[in-house]
Amino acid sequence: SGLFEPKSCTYTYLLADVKSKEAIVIDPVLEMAKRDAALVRELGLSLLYAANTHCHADHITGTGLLKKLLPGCRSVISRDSGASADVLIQEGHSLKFGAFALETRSSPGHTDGCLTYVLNDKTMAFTGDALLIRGCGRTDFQQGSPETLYRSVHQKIFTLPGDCLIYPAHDYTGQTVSTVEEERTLNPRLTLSMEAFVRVMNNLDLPKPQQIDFAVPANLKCGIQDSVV
Ligand SMILES: N[C@@H](CCC(=O)N[C@@H](CCS)C(=O)NCC(=O)O)C(=O)O
Ligand SMILES: [Fe+2]
Repeated sequence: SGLFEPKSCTYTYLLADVKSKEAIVIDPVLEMAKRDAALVRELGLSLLYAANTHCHADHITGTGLLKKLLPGCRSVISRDSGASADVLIQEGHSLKFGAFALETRSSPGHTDGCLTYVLNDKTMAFTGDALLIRGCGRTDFQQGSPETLYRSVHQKIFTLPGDCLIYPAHDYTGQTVSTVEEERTLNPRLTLSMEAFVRVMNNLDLPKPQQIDFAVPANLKCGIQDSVV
């Protein structure tokens, strides 16, 4: 299922193995955790993991609340994020659910701890804010680095099969899904040379996310809901 949170324009994804009923949610949002838990229950699923692609700056993660709502669910984030969670993962680790698994690729540059989760058959990639549809995550806060992001996208995402579907953590224009081939050929930022990309990223001049000052400290404790409400 593709799920949406309108304030931060965040996409949350629920993946399940219909046979075993084991499921994973990617990038849940605190305000929508009750909706997500209700969907999991309605579908008769057992939610094994609530996984973050990175320590978000623009909303509070729903992973802590989902743990409370769905006992047995474990929160996940990368070790490199510096955040706490039940499961700290890094490149090469995989999260199994039924006959499927999400494989972890490290894709830093928007933040140090950004991960891209790739379905084991390489038909889908959940890119967080590393690669957005016709865009990419900004590099002007947290541990942002345009050079690092450029390398991550080219080495870790554009090397996937061309027909691999790209599911980002956000979209601000209403687009929901892309492919590796589309972004490799049409992304206005990532088709530039590294030098031109760095220039563009250093001159975006975006206002900072409205929730950044309380979202980042809360997300550093993404498995511990008690400390953020
Ligand atoms: N207006 C939004 C924040 C928008 C924003 O900064 N988005 C980030 C991703 C979330 S950390 C981003 O990287 N955007 C890239 C871009 O090119 O827009 C809010 O106040 O929450
Ligand atoms: Fe982000």
